[in-house]
Amino acid sequence: MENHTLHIEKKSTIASTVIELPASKSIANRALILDALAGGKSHISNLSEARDTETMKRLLGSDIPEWDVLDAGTTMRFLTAYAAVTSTKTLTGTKRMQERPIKILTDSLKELGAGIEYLSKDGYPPVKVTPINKQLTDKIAIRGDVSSQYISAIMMIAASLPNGLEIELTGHIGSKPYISMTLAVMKAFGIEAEWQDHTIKVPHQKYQPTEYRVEPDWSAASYWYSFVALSNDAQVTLKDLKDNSIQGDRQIADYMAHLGVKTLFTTEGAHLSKCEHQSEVAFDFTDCPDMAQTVAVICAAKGIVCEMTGLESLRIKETDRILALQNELAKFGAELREKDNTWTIVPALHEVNAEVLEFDTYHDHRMAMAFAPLSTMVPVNIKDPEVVNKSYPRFWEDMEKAGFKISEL
Ligand SMILES: O=C(O)C1=C[C@@H](OP(=O)(O)O)[C@@H](O)[C@H](O)C1
Ligand SMILES: C=C(OP(=O)(O)O)C(=O)O
Repeated sequence: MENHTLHIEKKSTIASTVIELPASKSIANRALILDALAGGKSHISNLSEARDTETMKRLLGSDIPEWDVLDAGTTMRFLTAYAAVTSTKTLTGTKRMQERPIKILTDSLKELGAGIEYLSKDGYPPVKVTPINKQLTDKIAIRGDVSSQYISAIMMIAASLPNGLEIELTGHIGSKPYISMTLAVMKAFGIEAEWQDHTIKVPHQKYQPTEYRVEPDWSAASYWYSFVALSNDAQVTLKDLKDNSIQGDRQIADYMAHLGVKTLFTTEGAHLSKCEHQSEVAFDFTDCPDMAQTVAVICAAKGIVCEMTGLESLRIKETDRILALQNELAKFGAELREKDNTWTIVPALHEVNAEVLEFDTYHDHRMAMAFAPLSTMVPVNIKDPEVVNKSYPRFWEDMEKAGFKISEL
């Protein structure tokens, strides 16, 4: 449903709250693909309730000729590769998904012997994939600087190719921890692969069904770091969230130590509380691009000058996240200035203060969740709040659990 708006009343303190985070959609979507390649007999527990994961599960379980992934990037990229080793499918998605490039992946699949036919615009979904009949090469080169999802997608199907595959990553490699995550989940499904420098080697192997438990989502955790950072006082426990994680977004805990949030890992999970913050920071988001919006809003609102690098991939995500941030930060006088691949958050000269601030969300769950924590400082309206369903459907309920008063406008 579009054209909804939620109103969140201002609430500056959060009394002791325990939050059960959604499971990681990134891990869940890998586990689902690998389970399908292993014959569908695994037991995956704590499967994410994220729409991206529900979509993956539903499509893998259906034999319809057209798979509509909606707005799920991983689902699009992973299923495109999966179709190349299983059966002919047309992959499509939302209007925005049809603007998110896929050529780097589909070119590699074509090199391997798959049939690729673009049904609208060259290099973009919708795309029809016909399976590899005969493997044409056992070595490919793929660019690492656009999206790691292309690489993860190829890695997961590589063990099912008769000759296995050697993948050479060219150029600068972004989102590296997601590639390591793919290796870790593949290992759980019995696949041994090796990654050294720019080369990933995946020998031909048999996928093994397994018992697999999906970790809570560190990307979702980041919004609770925002609530704590922007509040006057807060005690938040993120249940079962572990220090030792296969998710690169675990990095947020270290960044937040500079932005005013202390993390204590206990047997219950991660306990967040307030601490001192710095007035100027410089962070690289190459390894954790999904954390950029969270950090940008925190710095803009807390008066912290933040130099951000590694944001290049933000332009091809759910929306152009650079532009979306620039538009929305301006609503409280802050700026995201760009110069030579470095972006600087220039906070407003005055404290965040208004009768109400209304934020657009650009079909992007992370815009809604990154800006909602400003309700610790001012009343906030969030347009199209259902965007959160992509990764964190219970986000608004969890805010209510933390004591926020939310109503429909
Ligand atoms: O592999 C994954 O699960 C993901 C990889 C990242 O994308 P890019 O590799 O395109 O940066 C990330 O932004 C996305 O949310 C999830
Ligand atoms: C970029 C994201 O997802 P995807 O690329 O899988 O749509 C995200 O969740 O922030």
